[in-house]
Amino acid sequence: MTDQSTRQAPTPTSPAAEATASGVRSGGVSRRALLGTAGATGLVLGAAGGAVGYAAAPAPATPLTSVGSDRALFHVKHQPGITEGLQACGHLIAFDLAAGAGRKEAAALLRRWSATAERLMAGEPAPHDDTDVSRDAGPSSLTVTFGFGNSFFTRTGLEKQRPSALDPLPDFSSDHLDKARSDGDLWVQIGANDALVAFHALRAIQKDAGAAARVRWQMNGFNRAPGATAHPMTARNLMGQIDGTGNPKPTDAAFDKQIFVPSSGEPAWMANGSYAVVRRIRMLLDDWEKLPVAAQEQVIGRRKTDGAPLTGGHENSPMELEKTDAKGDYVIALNAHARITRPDKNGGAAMLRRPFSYHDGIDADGVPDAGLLFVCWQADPLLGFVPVQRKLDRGDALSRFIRHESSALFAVPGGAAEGEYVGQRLLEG
Ligand SMILES: C=CC1=C(C)c2cc3[nH]c(cc4nc(cc5[nH]c(cc1n2)c(C)c5CCC(=O)O)C(CCC(=O)O)=C4C)c(C)c3C=C
Ligand SMILES: [Fe+2]
Repeated sequence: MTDQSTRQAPTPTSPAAEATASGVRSGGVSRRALLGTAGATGLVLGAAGGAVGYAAAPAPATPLTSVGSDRALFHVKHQPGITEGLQACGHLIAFDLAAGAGRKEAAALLRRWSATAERLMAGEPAPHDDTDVSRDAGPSSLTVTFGFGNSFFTRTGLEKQRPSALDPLPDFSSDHLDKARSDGDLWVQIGANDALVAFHALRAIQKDAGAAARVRWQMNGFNRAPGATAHPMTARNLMGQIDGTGNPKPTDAAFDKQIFVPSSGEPAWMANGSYAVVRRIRMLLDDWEKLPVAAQEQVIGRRKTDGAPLTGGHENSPMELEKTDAKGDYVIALNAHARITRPDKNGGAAMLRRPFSYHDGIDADGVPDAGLLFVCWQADPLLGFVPVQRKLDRGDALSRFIRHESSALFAVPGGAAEGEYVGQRLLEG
């Protein structure tokens, strides 16, 4: 199984807690981290009215749980929020620059946002008017990631800096896109393993926008909480499938080339950056759940219980694509989702999928508005998402059970160096 958790064993007393290759620091000792959590101390108060309560976080230096203390670093080569494991809570927000706001206002905004992200990711309060919402918690693996949409470059007069990779995605026949919830000048992805920490960051980012930008759309998502399973495993989505098995691994020789713009790449301000395709994909769960499990497994080509290919073995066993059954039919159907999305069936097209599930309530007709906030990362969308989605459009067994409702593409620059803000090389270059 693939470990999709950002958790690492905490080292609560080490002031110089280790920074890992992925930029996740374990057991960091920010002011908040030293405060401890109620969960860690297990202080149970009297149960007024039968409800069990917990004391506020104690003042002494009680170590946080590892969930609270785990910390992703802000000043890293690639922005945080791309290669880290899935977080339990996520907010995706797109902003449009306000009328009259241009390059100067955008630069000031990215400077404010970067300062806020750096502090919150370290478990510190926001630079201004902190709301106290995450006061008792540590960083909880918070990541804040910033991106630029195609329209940003027109709004700021930076057309010459617009990468061709940001050209609008082609139309797909299966699209049912809501334009109001698509695209955007600026994009912020927030993820954390604690819902209050994630919300706290969302409010701080929104307030920082001030008069410079207004929210165009916002989506909220979730994944399983760290520690919910007996051992780390690949996530499940709301269809119940193990989802993420085929993802490229950071240890793969081609990983960096597939996911990140090289240091010497073009345009220069995108060095070490990546492109994020964001699709809100509704799952038609009433239809899906009517299918017997065997038929659900045919749709994907993998077993539901453990994600193993239908040709046998375990989750990471190779798919035997040529294997047939007694009737001579392929065991993994020709239109099975996991067959047709493979890089070797798409000219090597690869992407890193890092989604959140979403549930936005029940529609008036009783149908759940739930599915996947599909976020995938690649060095070039024309060599990642686009060819695979074109293929899916032509005949994916899963397409009967999903509907793409919104779409966006963002250029996500490399991480900011110490003393720099995200996008500075674009805005001041
Ligand atoms: C265009 C890209 C893709 C979209 C859109 C997409 C939607 C989507 N997928 C699932 C569930 C699963 N997908 C799985 C594998 C898989 N999917 C894509 C691409 C898109 N999926 C790729 C590249 C792969 C990996 C292929 C490989 O290299 O083997 C799987 C199998 C397990 C896994 O490898 O993750 C599942 C399950 C849903 C539910 C969905 C839309 C809602
Ligand atoms: Fe998929």
